[in-house]
Amino acid sequence: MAVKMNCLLYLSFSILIAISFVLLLTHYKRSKNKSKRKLPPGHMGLPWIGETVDFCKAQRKNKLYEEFIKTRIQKHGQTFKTRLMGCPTVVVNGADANKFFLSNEFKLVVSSWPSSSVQLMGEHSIMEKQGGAHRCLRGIIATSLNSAGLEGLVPKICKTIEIHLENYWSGGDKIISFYSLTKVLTFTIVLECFFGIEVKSEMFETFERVLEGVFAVPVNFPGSKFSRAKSARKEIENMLVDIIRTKRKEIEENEKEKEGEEGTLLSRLIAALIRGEISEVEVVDNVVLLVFAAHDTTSFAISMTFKMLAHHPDCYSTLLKEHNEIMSSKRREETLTFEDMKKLTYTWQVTRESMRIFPPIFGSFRKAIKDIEYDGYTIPKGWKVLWTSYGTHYSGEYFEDPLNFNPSRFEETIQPYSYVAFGGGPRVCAGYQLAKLNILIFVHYVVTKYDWSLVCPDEPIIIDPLPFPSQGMPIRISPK
Ligand code: HEM
Repeated sequence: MAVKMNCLLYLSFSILIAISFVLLLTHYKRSKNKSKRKLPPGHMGLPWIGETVDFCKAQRKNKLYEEFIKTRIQKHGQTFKTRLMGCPTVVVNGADANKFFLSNEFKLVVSSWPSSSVQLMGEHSIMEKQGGAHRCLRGIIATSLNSAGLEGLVPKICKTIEIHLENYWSGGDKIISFYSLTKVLTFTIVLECFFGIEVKSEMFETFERVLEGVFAVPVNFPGSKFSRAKSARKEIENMLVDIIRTKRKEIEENEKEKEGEEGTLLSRLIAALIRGEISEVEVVDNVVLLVFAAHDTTSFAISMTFKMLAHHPDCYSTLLKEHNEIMSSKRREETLTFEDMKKLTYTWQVTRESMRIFPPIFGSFRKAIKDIEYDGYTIPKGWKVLWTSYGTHYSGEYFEDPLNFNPSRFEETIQPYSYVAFGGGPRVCAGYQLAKLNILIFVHYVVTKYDWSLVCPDEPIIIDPLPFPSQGMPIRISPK
């Protein structure tokens, strides 16, 4: 009996020693690996807050490149570390970095939005999806923007713009707030033309209230920006659920629409809902997300196109010629077609160049899902990665004389991943074609029907956190 007890004790003791040895070895290996890994250079700043204040200050003045990124690139190189909003972050710059991080979405990194954005856009929106669910939603959006979809969108967008101009631009010579009105227009285009949802009064303001909280501190106390945004989101949710259920009934009674091969993006989403591919809450979240993704970005791109045209009269004359040629090939009252859009190459170069200098989205955050070896450094799992368009758009390595406005530079082939106004990789902008149509058609209407000039040519641009002209870009207009 005593011998048996001794044996058991001996066995337990040996197992304990073995486990301790394995644990020690693992710990040693880990700390050895940790000490071997080389973090990018840079300063983490103050505890928790890091360099957030410098980042936000520079961002607000629209000097993120000059005052935050460029100075650190000069000190540390293209890849540097910092701490932003409590998170250790690596800022990466250059076409190779854009390609590496944007194309490795889902494999090495995943997109990483602040908690307030996720709560307000909805955790079932495309920006939170990965793998098959992400592909499914992108597929539905893509079929709405195939060539048949785009052809059908042109007359709808023309009609909406005509109504908009009649409502807000008519009445002879006057001053209007260009950016603020263009926001209303792009909002109407995405909801009415793309989704097929009629815009009712107050809808714009309610969506705007949601957007105001998208980057706010996610504290839900009464009166805070975030709580106001949350209650606006609830109103939108209720309204959308009603619309979706009514539309669902209609579709279920119409076999063609049930296939999801016809109609607007909303009918395609609901057809997918009926087929059981997505849920009702996914339809709601994606309507909210797409409206958010579409209207601020497009209206800012349009505004900067006009700002740059005002500052470069020679470019304006070339652009005007392109539009007059289209006009002269048409009978009175004949509207634009999808074929006409293909002729507006210079106009699109002007817009691309304006977005190179004033990107509507300056970049976005990713989160490392494993330790990443990049540029001779290790980016530890869990750290954030910030890619920015400034790192290439403002670099002489990719764009000669980068601060000079020169739309013709887009006649040449541009190095992949150096022009990233629409992002790249699996999360490249899903609404690129809609944005392009919206911009080209609106420019056509304005330049062929109005004489216009900027009231404040040097109006500053503020980024908070999306860019906008600080005074709403007032312009003086008179009908031609
Ligand atoms: C000039 C206008 C626009 C610009 C500059 C722009 C820019 C961008 C950029 C840079 C991204 C990538 C973000 C990232 O990598 O994290 C993106 C994604 C996205 N954009 Fe746009 N966008 C514009 C208009 C639109 C429009 C009109 C729509 C929809 C109708 C739209 C829908 C989306 C969606 C759904 C995504 C996320 C795609 C995904 O996660 O797979 N965008 N956009």
